[in-house]
Amino acid sequence: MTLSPLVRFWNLIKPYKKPIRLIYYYAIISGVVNLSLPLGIQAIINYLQTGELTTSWIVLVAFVLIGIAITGKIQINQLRIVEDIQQDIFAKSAFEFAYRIPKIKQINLDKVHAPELVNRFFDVLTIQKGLPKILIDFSMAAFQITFGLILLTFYSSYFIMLGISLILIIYLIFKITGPKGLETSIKESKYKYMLAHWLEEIASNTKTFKVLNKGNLHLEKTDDVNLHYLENREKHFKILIKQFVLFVGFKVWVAAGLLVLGGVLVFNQEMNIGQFVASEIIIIMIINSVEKITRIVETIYDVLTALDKIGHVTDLELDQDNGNGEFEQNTNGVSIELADVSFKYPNQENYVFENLSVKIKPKSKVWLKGNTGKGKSTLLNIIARIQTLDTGTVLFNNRPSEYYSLESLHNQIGFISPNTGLFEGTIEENILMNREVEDKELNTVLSKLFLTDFISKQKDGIKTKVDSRGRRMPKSTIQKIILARYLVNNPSILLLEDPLQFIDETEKKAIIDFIMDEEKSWTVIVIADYLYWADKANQIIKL
Ligand SMILES: Nc1ncnc2c1ncn2[C@@H]1O[C@H](COP(=O)(O)OP(=O)(O)OP(=O)(O)O)[C@@H](O)[C@H]1O
Repeated sequence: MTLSPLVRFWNLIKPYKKPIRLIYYYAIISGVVNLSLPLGIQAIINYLQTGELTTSWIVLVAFVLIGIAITGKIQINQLRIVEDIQQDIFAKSAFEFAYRIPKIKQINLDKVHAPELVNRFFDVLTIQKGLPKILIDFSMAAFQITFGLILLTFYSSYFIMLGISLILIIYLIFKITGPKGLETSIKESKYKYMLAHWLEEIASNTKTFKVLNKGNLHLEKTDDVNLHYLENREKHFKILIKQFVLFVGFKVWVAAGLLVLGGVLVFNQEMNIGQFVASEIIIIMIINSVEKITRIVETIYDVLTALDKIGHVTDLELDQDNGNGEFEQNTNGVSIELADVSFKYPNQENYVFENLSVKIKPKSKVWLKGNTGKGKSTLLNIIARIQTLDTGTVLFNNRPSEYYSLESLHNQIGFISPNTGLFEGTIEENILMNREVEDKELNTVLSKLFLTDFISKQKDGIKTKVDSRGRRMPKSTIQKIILARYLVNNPSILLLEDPLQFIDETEKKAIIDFIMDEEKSWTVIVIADYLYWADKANQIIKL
């Protein structure tokens, strides 16, 4: 279920009810204190008209100045509170993204380019920037209008009518143009993300576009998305302008109404000059506040749109994990059984496999083969519980996979697909992934994978930094480091797809000997064209 942006905004600020209440209290105080300016000036004029410089006059001036200082102090307090909320939202969002992204259901991740999802994180900054305007400026302006109108009614009951019409018109402008404004803002933002995504596509294929740039495909596609963006931006801008025009027209009307009314009241001697000046100051304050609200409207659209965009990530369903069973390391090995397994990708008509049943004994070393598209990779994903099954069961040691907690199961599975890569960090981080591994264990694995030499030659040894995806590293070394990641904790199951294709023959054979050693307790299922894997396997499964 997708939530409306307004509900999302409510959910965002719900945890900050207390501090926000404080901001409103401050806005109320500020709204009241702000009125000391017109009231003080009214009294000052009245004193000046008497032509005397009295201590009361000095007190009044002081009163007005103190009022200004107090509102300043209140604004500082409000800024502090909103700053704390902003910092909190940023940190929480960072963790929300980091926690959720690896847990998003694979079926949802298949539909998108995961790194592109992260672009939405930048909308946290839009929310951050928008909050002070919405929480402080908007509330201050709203209270200012309310108190100003209340005060005006003391000068004349005619002002009441003007006040009511003012609030009614603001409400109507929002009611009529608001939903359209939000809709166009969301559409505009959709193309903004598309554009960023396309630029990222160019960036991740620089060599292709560098060499094959004659057709200018990169520019044409940019132009195409850009056009859509600009079209929708224009539509959104038109709504903003429409709102602005409505506000300006309404401002002129209110100003004229109030000024004329004020003038008439003075002529009819229902108001003195001091009251007239004071009411005009209040009117100017109200008009300024209305203007402020007009300008904040764009920020409101931006923040609501940002929440909608972030919702695209936070709404994605996460992996289910209802199992409590602990999948323990087992030196006797783990048996794997597929019982009547059927699986179909949601957007495909045909089943990848139907009623597939396979038994694999503990410690088996399996070579998985089959023509392209037969579902070899899919099967590994299903066994690793990365994809969820439609029907049938995967059993480990005769217990359904779901019996085990996902964390304990994954901790015992070494899973390598052609997409497995290195991330920016040290070699050590890439291998250990924060797990406790004894040095002896680590060194054995590094030596079995012919990594010891490479690491010792690096200036910072195992602490040497690796680029994202191991950009500047030999492909064979990348594969070795990835393999080390999944071997150091001696897992019970190894599910491997093309783990060694870049490694040279001698080393490759030695590593295969190590992985496929029948004495090793792990159960291995491997997909690879290199036939030495098949020679070493004790079971072959053909799809
Ligand atoms: N995420 C996905 N969404 C939809 N269909 C998919 C997805 N992944 C794979 N498929 C389709 O499912 C079928 C099985 O794909 P899979 O990659 O498992 O086969 P494979 O035997 O490993 O193929 P290859 O040897 O070419 O890698 C193919 O028809 C493929 O197009």
